[in-house]
Amino acid sequence: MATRTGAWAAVAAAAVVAVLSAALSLYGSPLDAVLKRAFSLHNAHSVKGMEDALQLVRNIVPPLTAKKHKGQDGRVGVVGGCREYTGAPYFAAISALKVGADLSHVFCTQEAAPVIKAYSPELIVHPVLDSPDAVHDVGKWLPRLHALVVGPGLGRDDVLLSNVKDILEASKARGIPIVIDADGLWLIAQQPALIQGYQKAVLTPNHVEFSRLSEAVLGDPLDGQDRRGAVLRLSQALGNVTVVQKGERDVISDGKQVLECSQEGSGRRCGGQGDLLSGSLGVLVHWALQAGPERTDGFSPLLVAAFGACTLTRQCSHQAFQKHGRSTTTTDMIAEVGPAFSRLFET
Ligand SMILES: NC(=O)C1=CN([C@@H]2O[C@H](COP(=O)(O)OP(=O)(O)OC[C@H]3O[C@@H](n4cnc5c(N)ncnc54)[C@H](OP(=O)(O)O)[C@@H]3O)[C@@H](O)[C@H]2O)[C@@H](O)CC1
Ligand SMILES: Nc1ncnc2c1ncn2[C@@H]1O[C@H](COP(=O)(O)OP(=O)(O)OP(=O)(O)O)[C@@H](O)[C@H]1O
Ligand SMILES: [Mg+2]
Repeated sequence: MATRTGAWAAVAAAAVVAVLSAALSLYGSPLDAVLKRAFSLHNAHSVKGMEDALQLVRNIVPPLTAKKHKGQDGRVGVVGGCREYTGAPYFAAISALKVGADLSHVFCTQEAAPVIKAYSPELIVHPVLDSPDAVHDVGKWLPRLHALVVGPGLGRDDVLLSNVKDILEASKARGIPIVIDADGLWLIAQQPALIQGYQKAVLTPNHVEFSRLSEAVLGDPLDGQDRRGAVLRLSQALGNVTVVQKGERDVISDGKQVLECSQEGSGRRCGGQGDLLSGSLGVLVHWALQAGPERTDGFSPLLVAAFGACTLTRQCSHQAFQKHGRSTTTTDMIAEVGPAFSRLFET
């Protein structure tokens, strides 16, 4: 990105001043440290780069106007939810809504559905994933969905994974953007060909999921010293599928560029934070693709969407921790999605 900043020259001075005052008032720490934490590029740490990246995210956010109808700002589907895991698909689906999607669907097993419905009246819950007609039952909704998030709380049952494989194929055939997380990544590690070369896919592995994928696709034991290189290589090997490796810093690559997000989060590592990230990313991916490369200054829209979701998740964690400290849970983070989004992207 450092070589592509020409288009931003005109806004840079004012933007840097704005970020300076916002950063100081938000965090109260030295500007340079704040900005370096929040954004860095492969081989480049730049104040301007941070502002450019946040501005690119702001550029993809659709305006709230009276001219739109319900659904236009995003209809997202989450594929996951089984007997053991009902929280994860709920976290992902409600996060998509809180970021700004208009409708959020969950496609889960029969047993999980009433539980997920009971968490929230705002989600549309389909108890279809373990039905004999699962692929047809999900498939009939695909024409109405703008993005799919596959994996949170899916589990590893062979029948479910086989249905999800067919749902992935049907979604790819329709060109639907797909975020793959959690047990969806387990499936991809078994069958990388399922996602090979599909450039509307984003994978969001945690440390363990990344190692598993890396070993399956590259046959490499993970090089913990060179995370950027490892993420770049995995993305390239998968045919430029975007990869977001979550961790102390989040490393994001589309096989061409590498972004790093180290927005200040918190020391709490409670479960579900990755689900918040993947659900948020579902709606941001739709917005980014709809906005197109002109709005993202020629950069991959999925890279910009991923940077947005990582920054937002970590800011939610930071804000929730300021209020709740050690007792912070993902529910507290979800309550911060609105305020965190405003601070980051609606300044
Ligand atoms: N409330 C809910 O419903 C939630 C449900 N969820 C759902 O659970 C399902 C399984 O997902 P998962 O992430 O637990 O995966 P899995 O491969 O079993 O790994 C588990 C083991 O890996 C390790 N480990 C993990 N991270 C590590 C790290 N950074 N660095 C190092 N080690 C690390 C760690 O090993 P240990 O520390 O025990 O040695 C851990 O025990 C999936 O469907 C997901 O969506 C979650 O979304 C949470 C909220
Ligand atoms: N060591 C860390 N320091 C700061 N933030 C972290 C750290 N590890 C992860 N995160 C942040 O927490 C969020 C979730 O990442 P994590 O690796 O916990 O995902 P996950 O294991 O898939 O979560 P989940 O419990 O939802 O499955 C991301 O925004 C990531 O940036
Ligand atoms: Mg996870």
